[in-house]
Amino acid sequence: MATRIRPSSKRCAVIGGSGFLGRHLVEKLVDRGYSVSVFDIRQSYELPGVSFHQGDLCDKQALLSALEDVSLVFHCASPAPASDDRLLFERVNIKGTQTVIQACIDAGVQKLVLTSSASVVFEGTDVKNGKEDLPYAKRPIDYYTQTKIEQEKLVLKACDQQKGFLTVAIRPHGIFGPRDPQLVPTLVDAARQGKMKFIIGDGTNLVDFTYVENVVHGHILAAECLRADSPICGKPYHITNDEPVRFWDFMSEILVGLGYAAPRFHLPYGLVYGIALLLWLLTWILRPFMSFKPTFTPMRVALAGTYHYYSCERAKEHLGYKPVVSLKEGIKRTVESYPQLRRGA
Ligand SMILES: NC(=O)C1=CN([C@@H]2O[C@H](COP(=O)(O)OP(=O)(O)OC[C@H]3O[C@@H](n4cnc5c(N)ncnc54)[C@H](OP(=O)(O)O)[C@@H]3O)[C@@H](O)[C@H]2O)C=CC1
Ligand SMILES: CC(C)=CCC[C@@H](C)[C@H]1CC[C@H]2C3=C(CC[C@]12C)[C@@]1(C)CCC(=O)C[C@@H]1CC3
Repeated sequence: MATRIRPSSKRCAVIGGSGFLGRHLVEKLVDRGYSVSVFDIRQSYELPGVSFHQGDLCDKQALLSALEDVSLVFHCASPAPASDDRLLFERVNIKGTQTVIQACIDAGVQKLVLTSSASVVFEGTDVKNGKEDLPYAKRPIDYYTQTKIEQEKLVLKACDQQKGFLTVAIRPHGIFGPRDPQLVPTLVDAARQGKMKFIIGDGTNLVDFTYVENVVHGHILAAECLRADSPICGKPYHITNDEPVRFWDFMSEILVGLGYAAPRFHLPYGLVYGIALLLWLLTWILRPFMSFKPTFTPMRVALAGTYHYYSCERAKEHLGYKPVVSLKEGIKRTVESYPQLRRGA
């Protein structure tokens, strides 16, 4: 009888490996001696030791060719959170994740690490030092979060120690760093349009912003700790910088670092949220006639005006996690990485 060759434990696949987090993860894995298959809908770079497989994760056959001889899979693909395409989120984050799980099982993959989000427990009201045992949001702030909840449930439920298919979910929050297409570019765009003069609320709300290398570190620790007898099987883990910061201080540091003025004038949270909601409704109604994307969506206003920071004690205890880059250093590296976004550039 032919014996099945056990895939090398240093051979892994990163689904979503062309994206912001995915690429940082791939680079670190290569540094650590892994050989990596990237599966993504697009290819954005080339790297020695990395093979690229272009395809849609909803296509199981396409996935299977990228998972050949792979024992460990990271799933960090998702449509951009700023999209309001509900069907796309459902197709990729829910149905696509079911396909990923099935493809992993069919390919004999032993470990699946999902990039979830700490926002799966966030309903637009304060979360202070939230732990992993908080219930999933009953009223998630948007379709993105709604489908991240379903996605996380699917992956954690699929964990089967008897069958040797092990899963874990990492819940990062507010990832930032070089090449991030979202946070800094949106902020600078708003500043260039003169929209960053105001602080929403009293400006004291603490939130987590997590430097991308810390998020990568949490993923790799989780993968390396994931064994049939480990307590981490089928569990979610918050990964943060462990340095909650005032939302508006963080934004101001990035803005000032890039040569823009920090926001100064306060506006009441309820008023801004109400206006954002009205604008959102209006753009929704007028969608067939015009396309207009407001900067201050209700979701962004909720994130800008409430507390949302999370405890990473469980990751420290079970994974031996500790942030490797401080917030101050992360901000410095991020600001330096965007010369093209500096004021006047
Ligand atoms: N950024 C953040 O602050 C946070 C992110 N997360 C999670 O982290 C993960 C990575 O996020 P981030 O790196 O910021 O996102 P990116 O958009 O930069 O990366 C996601 C990648 O997945 C690709 N992708 C999208 N749909 C498919 C598909 N159907 N098949 C294959 N590939 C696909 C994207 O391609 P394309 O760009 O062409 O769509 C992109 O290359 C996501 O799961 C996100 O939910 C969690 C918490 C916070
Ligand atoms: C008020 C304003 C215009 C701020 C600009 C920055 C925002 C674009 C970011 C501030 C908090 C960020 C955030 C996310 C995306 C970018 C921000 C809204 C996520 C929604 C990304 C995906 C997640 O899983 C949760 C994140 C929470 C924080």
